[in-house]
Amino acid sequence: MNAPLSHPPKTEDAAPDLTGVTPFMAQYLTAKASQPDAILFFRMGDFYELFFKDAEVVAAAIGLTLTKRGKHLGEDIAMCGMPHHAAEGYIARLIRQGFKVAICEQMEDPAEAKKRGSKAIVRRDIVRVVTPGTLTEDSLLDARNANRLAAVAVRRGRAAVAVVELSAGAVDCVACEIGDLGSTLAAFRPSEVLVTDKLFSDPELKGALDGSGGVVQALASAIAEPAAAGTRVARLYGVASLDGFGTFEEAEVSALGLIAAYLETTQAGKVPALSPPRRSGDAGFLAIDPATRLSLEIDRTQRGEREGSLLASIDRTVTSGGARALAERIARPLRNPVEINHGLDAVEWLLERRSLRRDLRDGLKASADVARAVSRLALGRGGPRDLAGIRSGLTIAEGIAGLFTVSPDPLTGPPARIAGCLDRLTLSPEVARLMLDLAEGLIEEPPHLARDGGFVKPGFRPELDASRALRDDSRRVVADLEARAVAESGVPFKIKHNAVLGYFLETTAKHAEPLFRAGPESPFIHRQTLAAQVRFTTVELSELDAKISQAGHRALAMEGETFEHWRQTVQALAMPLQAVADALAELDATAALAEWAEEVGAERPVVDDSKVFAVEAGRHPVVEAAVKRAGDPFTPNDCKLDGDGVGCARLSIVTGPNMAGKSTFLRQNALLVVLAQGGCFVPAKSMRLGVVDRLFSRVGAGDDLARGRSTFMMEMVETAAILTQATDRSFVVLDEIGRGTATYDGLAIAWACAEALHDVNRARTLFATHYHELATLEERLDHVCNLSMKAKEWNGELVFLHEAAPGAADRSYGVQVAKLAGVPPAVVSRARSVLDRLESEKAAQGRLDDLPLFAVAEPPPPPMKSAIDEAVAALDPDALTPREALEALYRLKGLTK
Ligand SMILES: Nc1ncnc2c1ncn2[C@@H]1O[C@H](COP(=O)(O)OP(=O)(O)OP(=O)(O)O)[C@@H](O)[C@H]1O
Repeated sequence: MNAPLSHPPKTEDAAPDLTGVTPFMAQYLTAKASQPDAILFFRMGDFYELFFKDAEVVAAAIGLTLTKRGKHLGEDIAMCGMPHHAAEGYIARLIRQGFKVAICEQMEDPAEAKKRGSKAIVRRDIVRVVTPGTLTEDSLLDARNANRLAAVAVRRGRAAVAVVELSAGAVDCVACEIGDLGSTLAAFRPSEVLVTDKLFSDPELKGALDGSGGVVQALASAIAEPAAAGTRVARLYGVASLDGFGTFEEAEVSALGLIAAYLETTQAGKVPALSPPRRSGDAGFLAIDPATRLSLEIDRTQRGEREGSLLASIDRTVTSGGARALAERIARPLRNPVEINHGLDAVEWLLERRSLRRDLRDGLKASADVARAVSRLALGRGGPRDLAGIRSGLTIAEGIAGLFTVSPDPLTGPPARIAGCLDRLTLSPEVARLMLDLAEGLIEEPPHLARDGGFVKPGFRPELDASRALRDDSRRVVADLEARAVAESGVPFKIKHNAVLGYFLETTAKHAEPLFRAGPESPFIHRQTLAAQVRFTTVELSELDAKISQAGHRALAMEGETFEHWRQTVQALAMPLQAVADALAELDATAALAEWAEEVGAERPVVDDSKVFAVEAGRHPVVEAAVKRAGDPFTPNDCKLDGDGVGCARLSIVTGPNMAGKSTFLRQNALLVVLAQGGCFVPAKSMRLGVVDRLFSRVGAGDDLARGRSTFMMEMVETAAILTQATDRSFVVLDEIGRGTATYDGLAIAWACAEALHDVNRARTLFATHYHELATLEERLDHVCNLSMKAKEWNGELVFLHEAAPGAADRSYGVQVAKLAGVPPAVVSRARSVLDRLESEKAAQGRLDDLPLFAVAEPPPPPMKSAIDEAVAALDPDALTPREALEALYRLKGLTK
């Protein structure tokens, strides 16, 4: 079955018809009706059971066995299920396929229910709805990727995107123009996007929502009404009004309101620990739309894998938090040169301090994922192991802060960004107390769950030690009792324990015989007879049993209290703890960038307010690594553009044979923009970059049949987006635009696009094409230059030099490339002769450039004057008598014959 990539608005919200159904079925149907679009996991004892359609869908989606259980309204009830301890794995698979899962738990012990009457059923409630954007469990999350829930709202012609990363408590809010929703949303890579049902079906937003990559959920439009939304958000944060967080646009409040409402339902009222919404105008970031992200393979390849992307090739982080911080930097590069330079200062500072960097990275390696541990504990889903993670993070934070105070040159303090991190690493007294408490009270390697106890260190709580001692001593007494019972009775007893009988003495039926004959004076009291075994107790043993179980319960309750106390402390300190986690993540990301820069010989770019783009000996980080792995050298290339057209061209037409490296050259320069504005060093000898506001990359589009658009249509839609959005501060990379249609149509479109980018948008542009005719634009337009990727023929073989040099390519060498690719010799030789023929015909027709199509930009030639024109021009109406005028009219009439 197909994954539900979007969840349309709920159509029926009606209460279920419960006439004539059993109480159990009524309970199920009511729970299901409250979450109709989620798969309901219904807890029954040690199992989760799924019924009806849910069972059928899930059995098909993840291969569970479908069975039947009873009847409902005369029909068999389809059912499937799984043991509760195995559920997480199944939930993970369903979420990955785009489903939502509602967990309905038993809220009381079956014994409690029995007290209400023999027919009473166990109370059950939905405790959580698991959705792609609201995961917090390590087993369901990818450690190195942030998992985000986004919401989109539009009000009064303005749009906003609100984003929450529940597993780390971060909240972002960006107001933007409606046309920029696509790039704003894609920058966050949300797993799930909330919209109102009105926007869900708005064709104008379809591209932005589809391009986000997340599952789209439609919520009722009323939820996004600003007043209701504001109240909900304030409730989520436990504040009276949002004023304390700053001033928000209406669309922002609506978007935040959608998130607040969704968290209320999916977390079943549990309040997550969230930082106040971080507002950032989209003007602060380099806008990269979804098509550009895909084409440049910034954090995912076109196949959707991290491996092979720009991010994977530069990622040298040692913690999962650091990996997420780096991903964010690359996904949302900045636009303000001052801020960008702050980031570069930090990388440079750590690049120059190799031993400090090594110690820092060594220290960080052992750190657990503090951010996610805090968030899980705040939501009541964490366990003692999360507390240990926080303890290790805090201990490491202290150690790392210490490293910087003994930095090799105390005179030059760290740059602002690093100093900011160090400030955040300074623990407040409350946080320091928590760390101490956990160091003293929590064992070294605690269990995952608090349920079974055993994680509080001996000596931490005397009353806990006393209960444990009683429990353990009594267990020793039980062992002694076994020996005594055997000695006194001569029966080979074994003392055993189970949940129903507690402790008992067990022996075989044969050995039990004399005990039955002993009569009422016997100290051994019969409890149970099985096929081969008989079980007894004694007064002493049952007293001991009660004592042990009481002490055990007390110990467990005390550990539970201790855990709850720690959990609440973590919840109350969530903000400062997240600040420590953020600082560790940023230090890791910065050190990793310095490490990578050293490894690959990357240099610091000069980023300023100009419109210059000047790269000397630039390299493509991913292709270089691939080429080098294959044992070949990578050829660095220069590239110079200037938006103002001063000193060099604004637009370069890049030609060259197939396989010569045009796409690599184009993408490499676009990626250098991403890296530089992400505050990273760049693989180049030098780079000067006047900040870019929008980056566009279009590489001969692939089919998007799923969206019902042909290759060419896709390409034109994307090209239209560039032509309407690119500014004189943008950077555009166009590769083989117009190739998906008939030659002349394609050439005409490519030509017109190049002209528009040059004259109207005035964006810095690299324009790769196989239409060599475009090379003539260099002569026609003021700020165009030709570049070509060099290749030469050597003994009849084609050799690619991968070198970008001034000038246009003379030919395409397509036939030679076909030969290299192994096209059969007969076909190659036939292609060569067809090519010769076509080329000679074209030469005879004259240059394509001479076609009227390409003359439109020229001033039109003065029109030829007709005889009528000349006769009319010769007339002087004022000098004519009426009769002469009539004669002139007859003459003119005669000329039209
Ligand atoms: N600068 C370079 N140095 C070394 N090898 C390179 C370089 N640029 C490209 N290559 C190699 O050449 C291959 C082809 O490059 P690319 O896809 O960029 O060519 P192209 O000109 O765009 O080809 P086509 O026109 O057929 O799409 C790359 O996969 C890479 O292996």
